[in-house]
Amino acid sequence: MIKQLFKYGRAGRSGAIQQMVDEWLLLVLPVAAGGIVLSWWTARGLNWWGAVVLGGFVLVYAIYFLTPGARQRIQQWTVLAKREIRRDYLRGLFTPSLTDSQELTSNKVIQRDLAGIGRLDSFYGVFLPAICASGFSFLLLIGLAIAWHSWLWLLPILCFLLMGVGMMCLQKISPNINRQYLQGFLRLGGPFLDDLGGMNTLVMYGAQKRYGQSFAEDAEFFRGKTMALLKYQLQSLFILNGLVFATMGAGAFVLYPAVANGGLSIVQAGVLWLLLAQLLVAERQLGYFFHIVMSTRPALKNIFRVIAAGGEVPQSAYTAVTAPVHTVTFAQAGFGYPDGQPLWQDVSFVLQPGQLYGLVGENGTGKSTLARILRGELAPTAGQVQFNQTDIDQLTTADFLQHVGYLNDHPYLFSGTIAENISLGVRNQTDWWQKVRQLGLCAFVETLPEGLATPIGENGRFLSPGQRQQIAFARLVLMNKHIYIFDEATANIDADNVQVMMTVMKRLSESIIVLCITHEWRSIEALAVIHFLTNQHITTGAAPVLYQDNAGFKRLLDTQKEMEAAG
Ligand SMILES: Nc1ncnc2c1ncn2[C@@H]1O[C@H](COP(=O)(O)OP(=O)(O)OP(=O)(O)O)[C@@H](O)[C@H]1O
Repeated sequence: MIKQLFKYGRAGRSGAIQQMVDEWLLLVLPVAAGGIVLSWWTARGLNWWGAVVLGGFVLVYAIYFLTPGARQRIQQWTVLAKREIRRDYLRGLFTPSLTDSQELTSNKVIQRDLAGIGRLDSFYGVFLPAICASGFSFLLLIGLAIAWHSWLWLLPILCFLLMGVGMMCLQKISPNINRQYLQGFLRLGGPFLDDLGGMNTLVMYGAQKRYGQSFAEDAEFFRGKTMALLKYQLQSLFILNGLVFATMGAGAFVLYPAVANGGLSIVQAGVLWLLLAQLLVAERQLGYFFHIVMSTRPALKNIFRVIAAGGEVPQSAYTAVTAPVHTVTFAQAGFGYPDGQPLWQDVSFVLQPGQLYGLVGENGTGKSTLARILRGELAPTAGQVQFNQTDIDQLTTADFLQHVGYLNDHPYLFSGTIAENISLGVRNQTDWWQKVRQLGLCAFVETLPEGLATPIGENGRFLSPGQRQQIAFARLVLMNKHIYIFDEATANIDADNVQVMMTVMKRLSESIIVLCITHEWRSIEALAVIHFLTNQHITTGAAPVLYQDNAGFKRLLDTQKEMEAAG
């Protein structure tokens, strides 16, 4: 997993590694260079080698502090890597082989995974630099120990092991304390939220006192467990610091005889001891952040499974219709849910590029059900439905995903920026934003101070419903499907946004199949051909003709007009 994380953000990686090395050098150089020079001078007097070492030391400091952006290079790598992981992950979610896997792609899992990507800062920003620092310090210590005194190389190994064992013992205790804390939280939080809605009922039956009592017991349990967790966290810090000091004491204890019997000078012992302190501090930092990295492990495991699936699967291996879909045919098709009346029957029509089609009908007449058939979620119970000349029962989930784009009135947006959300399904395309703008979508983005880089919050909560809808709309259009179904996609948004979206639908319908499901007057106006679903059957015509000839259509439209006029 570390290897996979390391692969990301290649453009910023070498700079970040450079910064890690620089930071380590900044820590050890004063000690190592000072020590080497001092011991040299005490042994052989002032010479130019010492001056070279000191000069090098000054040079590293100068390079580090004078190079512009040198101190942000790890941060830049983190940002790049997180962005790429997120992009590959979200693309992987649209992979045909994953679409049947509820376990990998449910909303909850996606949320956890995205939060996991968000927490990768500690991996790139703290964990890797700490690994780097402790690794280099370890090697330097061993090298100096071997050079100065034969058996002293054992010192860093022993100290490192001592610290490691101590931290492992602490790690062993923590899952139990965390579990108890979570238990307390669930015991209190879940029922509290459930009961809050039913508080009136509780009061009505006089049960609030009993409820209050059990609530107080659960609250006390939770308080106890929270305090135990806090105590543990404070104690672990204390114990970790104690371990560092104790191990340094043990180090001094080992170094003393070497100095006493003349095998090591005081300066050399001092250098070894200070370097040992730096090694232990880096190791302590590793231990402290280890649990954060471990807590993102389940999310990372899922993220890389999704990414791997996204990269490997050739689309053609899963699809029965490889050519673009240019005709959708309903031939005497019918559908009824099990144990129910047929919703509609003997439905025949053809959808082709060139016209903006509408599917209009009263609530509950079965419009969304028809869309579910076109998305492969349901099969017709009578007659035939075909994509080109292929019956849809021959098609696979991958076919439907590849050919059909669907948008309803509650699309899901991910926390992140507008750009990340819109470009979700874009592959190898750099001009996606121009395409969106050419269609006349998302003009509002250009009025935002941060533009495409504006964060939108979970499910786009920082945006208006119309803006959310335009982003979801643009995201779908960029996926280049052959059939688009907009199912009440313009419901609940203001008139300006409706107009923008209807204009785009019209433009799209010139070259691909577009079906707009609606019962709103403001959308119906823009439709060229309407399939009106009423009394289990379809009547087809242009809006003015249907309005004149079909009493049901006239009634529906008049009611809608009145409602829309009343706001
Ligand atoms: N899974 C299901 N099992 C049984 N009946 C269902 C199921 N899903 C929907 N229905 C019923 O089928 C009928 C048609 O539902 P559908 O959602 O297709 O209608 P609609 O025309 O899209 O309605 P609306 O305009 O309100 O969205 C409704 O009476 C609905 O209750």
